[in-house]
Amino acid sequence: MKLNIALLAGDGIGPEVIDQAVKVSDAVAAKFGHEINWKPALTGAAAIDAVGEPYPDETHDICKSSDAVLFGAIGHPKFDNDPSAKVRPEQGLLKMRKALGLFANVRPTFTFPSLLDKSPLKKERIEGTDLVFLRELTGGIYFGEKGRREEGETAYDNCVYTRAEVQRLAKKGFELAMTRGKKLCCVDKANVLETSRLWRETVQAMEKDYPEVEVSYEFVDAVAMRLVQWPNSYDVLITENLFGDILTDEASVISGSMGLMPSASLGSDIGLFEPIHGSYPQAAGKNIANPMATVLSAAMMFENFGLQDEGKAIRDVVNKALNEGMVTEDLADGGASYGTSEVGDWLAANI
Ligand SMILES: NC(=O)c1ccc[n+]([C@@H]2O[C@H](COP(=O)([O-])OP(=O)(O)OC[C@H]3O[C@@H](n4cnc5c(N)ncnc54)[C@H](O)[C@@H]3O)[C@@H](O)[C@H]2O)c1
Ligand SMILES: CC(C)[C@H](C(=O)O)[C@@H](O)C(=O)O
Ligand SMILES: [Mg+2]
Repeated sequence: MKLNIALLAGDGIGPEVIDQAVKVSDAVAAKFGHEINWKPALTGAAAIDAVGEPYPDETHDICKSSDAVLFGAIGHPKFDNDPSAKVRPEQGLLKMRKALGLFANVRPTFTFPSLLDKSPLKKERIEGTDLVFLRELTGGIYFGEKGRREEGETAYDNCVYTRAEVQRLAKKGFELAMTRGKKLCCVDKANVLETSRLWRETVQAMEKDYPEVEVSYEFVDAVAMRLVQWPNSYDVLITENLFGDILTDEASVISGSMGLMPSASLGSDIGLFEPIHGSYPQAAGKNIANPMATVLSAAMMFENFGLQDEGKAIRDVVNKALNEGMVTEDLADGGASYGTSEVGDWLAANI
């Protein structure tokens, strides 16, 4: 297969982790007889510095003309520490998600056998965890009207959802549940929020189309607790944009590190594959960031093309690295650790 992949490295550790995902993907392509044409493009603070905006038209054109997008991370402290900045790296990510129609962000959480004993959570609680969040990605409070009034003394962010937006996300959730454990949890705050009541009502109306799926409705605050209390009781969780953002960072504690959490952002057209973590500015340029989240995002990319064996080859080599202690410092637990690029080289060499 010939694949054109837009490569958006971004900021901070983005370029470092992307380099490793490219090495590993190229090794997989060589092994299975594929050809990848990488098409680098600017995004985030790097794009603001270069051309004044975080998701330039040229980058959008490159994404649109590719088969998929592999994304690193964006964000820079000079913007994080300046609330008055009008142009921000994060706007680029949001604009890109909207422009590419990426309404469903698939964020899996699973445990790795060799890391079970290292988790701050008890082994018997997390063992066997295999759940997936479907985070709605192009609506809700992220995209509602926002602003200031009363001479800047009052701020507002509106949360808006349409029934159609909930339906298309929930449909993906039901379909995914049918291929897995046939359990779906709708995470909302329907005891307080009108948008959540629309979510609940919409999902309830869809239940009859999927009689085999056991559906539960849980409030987001309780899920925040149960997620770390009994993570292996969940299968597929669907939720709105902000709740999904927060709960998936929390879920990284179950797997063992933010540096292990991949994701796929999907719509009806091209897919974007990105770690859930950010640009981790404290680690930028130090060769210490864990590249596995980005490498596993590349595995999701291959699988989304229907290339299951290629995806499995990546998952197997990541497991092998974890078993053999070929890990960055976030997973070293005081033991030996390796650099970002050493881990990437090792993964590529062992494909
Ligand atoms: N998708 C994205 O591009 C994305 C996601 C989240 C945050 N951000 C941006 O990133 C910047 C930093 O945000 P933050 O510090 O809240 O979140 P972050 O995800 O960058 O880092 C939070 C913590 O997670 C750990 N971590 C993250 N990535 C890791 C990796 N690859 N290996 C090992 N440990 C890792 C580190 O302990 C780090 O301190 C901000 O500008 C924010 O807006 C971007
Ligand atoms: C950087 C930010 C806009 C982004 C989000 O909130 O979606 C990030 O936290 C993520 O999880 O991808
Ligand atoms: Mg986030």
